Amino acid sequence: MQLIISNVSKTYPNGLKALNDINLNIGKGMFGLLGPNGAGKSTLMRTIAALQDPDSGSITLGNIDVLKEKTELRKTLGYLPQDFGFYPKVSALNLLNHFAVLKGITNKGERKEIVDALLQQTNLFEARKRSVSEYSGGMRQRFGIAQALLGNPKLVIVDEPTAGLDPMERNRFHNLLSEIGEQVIVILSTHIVDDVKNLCKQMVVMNKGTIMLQGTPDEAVASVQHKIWRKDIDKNEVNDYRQNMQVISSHMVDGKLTIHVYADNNPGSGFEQIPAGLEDVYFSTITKN
Ligand SMILES: Nc1ncnc2c1ncn2[C@@H]1O[C@H](COP(=O)(O)OP(=O)(O)OP(=O)(O)O)[C@@H](O)[C@H]1O
Repeated sequence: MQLIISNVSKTYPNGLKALNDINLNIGKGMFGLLGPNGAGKSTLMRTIAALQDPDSGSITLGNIDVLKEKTELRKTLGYLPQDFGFYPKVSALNLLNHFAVLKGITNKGERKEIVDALLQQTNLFEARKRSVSEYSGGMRQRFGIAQALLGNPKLVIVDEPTAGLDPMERNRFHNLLSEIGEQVIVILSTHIVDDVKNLCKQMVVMNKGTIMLQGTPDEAVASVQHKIWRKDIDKNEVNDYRQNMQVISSHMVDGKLTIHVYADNNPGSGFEQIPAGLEDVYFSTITKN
């Protein structure tokens, strides 16, 4: 099954163009949507989830016309929004059971089986009687995935799921997503480069409503290979460098500022060429004029 997004555009009433002629074909597996805050990722996710209409364009999932057959889409969609909203003082077991009823799983025995299996899969079974409002960030995200998987979705959308998780929880969450990605289309929207590097077969970088780059993480890295240069500078000099070259990132290391510059040729004395990483791809793409 393929998710096909064709010529999708959206301008908000205040004149902001959040999506500018987006075209994507997405198949089974983990698909990374990488972009800075405000790039338009959430707008695109909400549009794919049929929660908001674009001004123009079309979206199909298999033979479902997403923008016209919203009810059909919702039956086969799992969505973990950026902000799940409030967390009631209800046990995870009861809340998930409630969501299962809403999803139309009416047979009580079948529902119990599904709910228990999802709590097991997301490693929450032991904590199922605790209130979701008392869960840690990582547990909440895993609960979010459990509710998203109700009804065996063919398409799962997760919007910035690992922001604020500690490394162990992030790792756990990654493993859970990879497992799901073996069966269905998973779209992971994030501004965390490592999430995409570790998990996604295909990726795009989005900025200002536009798809700037598309491919596998390896292809993306190959596209900037031999063009990333590093230099340690005095931190007061950074603005001079910014004016004269495409400084894509700067990090403080041992009290010195290390800058990475994107350039076809050696940008000046003291620079050394370094092997490119996905972070260099990301920053060179979003700092492009
Ligand atoms: N309802 C709205 N009305 C007007 N502008 C909006 C609305 N929703 C989003 N925007 C603007 O559209 C742009 C894209 O927002 P969107 O939330 O899709 O970006 P994003 O990539 O998901 O960023 P973030 O990670 O901050 O959520 C932003 O400039 C945002 O301020």
